[in-house]
Amino acid sequence: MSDKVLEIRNLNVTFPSLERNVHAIRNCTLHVNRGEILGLVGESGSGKSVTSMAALGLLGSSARVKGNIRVVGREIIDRSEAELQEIRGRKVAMIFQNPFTALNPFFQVGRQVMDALLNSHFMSKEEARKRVFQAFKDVRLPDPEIAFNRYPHQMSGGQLQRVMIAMALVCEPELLIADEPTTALDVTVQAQIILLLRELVAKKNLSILFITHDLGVVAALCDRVAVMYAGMVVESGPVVDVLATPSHPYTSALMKTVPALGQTKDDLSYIPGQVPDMSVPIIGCAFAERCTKVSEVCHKQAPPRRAVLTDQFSFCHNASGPVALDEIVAGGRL
Ligand SMILES: Nc1ncnc2c1ncn2[C@@H]1O[C@H](COP(=O)(O)OP(=O)(O)OP(=O)(O)O)[C@@H](O)[C@H]1O
Repeated sequence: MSDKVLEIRNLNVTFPSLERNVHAIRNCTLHVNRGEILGLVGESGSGKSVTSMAALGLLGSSARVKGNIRVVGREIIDRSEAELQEIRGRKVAMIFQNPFTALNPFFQVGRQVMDALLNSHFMSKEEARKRVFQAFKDVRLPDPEIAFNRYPHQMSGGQLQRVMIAMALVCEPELLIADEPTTALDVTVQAQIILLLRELVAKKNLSILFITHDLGVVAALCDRVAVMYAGMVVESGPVVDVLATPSHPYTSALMKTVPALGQTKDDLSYIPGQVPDMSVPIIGCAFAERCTKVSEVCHKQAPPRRAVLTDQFSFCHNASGPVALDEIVAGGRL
């Protein structure tokens, strides 16, 4: 079996409408290896959430989806809703930014986690209850039996996010998709959740696609990173390599937006300019209008994928390194 739990190749997602078609994802390619955390990072509107919704088969019929998405070896695109539900219940789970809105305020949290388990797995209520207690222990919720009977308003934001992680893990998925799960939490609680996720990956051989706009969180948590801009991954590689030697000017610009110790929000630099209008075809490099290293070719030709280091790739005309082998094959040059 492949050691990739998620493999997205040449994904294109368009939202058609009478006025304008929004081409939100353009030839996006990325993968998550078994047992690793991949950080998917980019500014607002770069396509992180649409990519993750596509990976879960949750975009619905209003989106046109083309390309390949394999989750634990199974193709997602063009599957029936029944098949998608089976994959979602057993292979992949998702946690969202705001645990307050994700849980029903009228039911005890333990019952909500138990219902999620019973919806996708055949077992007695007693067995399900035992598994929920174990999941609450795994996410280090103190007094699992007391926590089970609490209502969401009786718990803190950090505790609720632990409940959401327990709900995701109780079905024993192989892939967890986490969409900004720490953004709504204060810094200390954020750090605790990051430590918990690292511990769970090591203990349960779990893989995580971790969506964030914060490279600081990527540095603290992830093994590899994929940097997304205007619907495509413009640079990817091991976190240590990408952050030490970023080869795409967009990655460098994003790194300058991470606050240093003691820096306030007012001192931060933002990337000048705007993300491109996704309803207009892009000619050349999508980042050219905002790039400090732009040259003539950037406005004319889409940059090829270059292998900067062994596992570090960059779509930039100025990146050093050979054009990646798969690009040459796809272009018919081999
Ligand atoms: N249902 C939709 N119909 C039309 N356009 C959409 C739809 N959903 C997303 N988009 C567009 O797709 C693009 C990517 O959006 P997406 O939400 O994936 O970005 P993001 O990187 O997750 O941003 P954020 O960090 O703000 O969540 C945006 O231009 C957005 O406006």
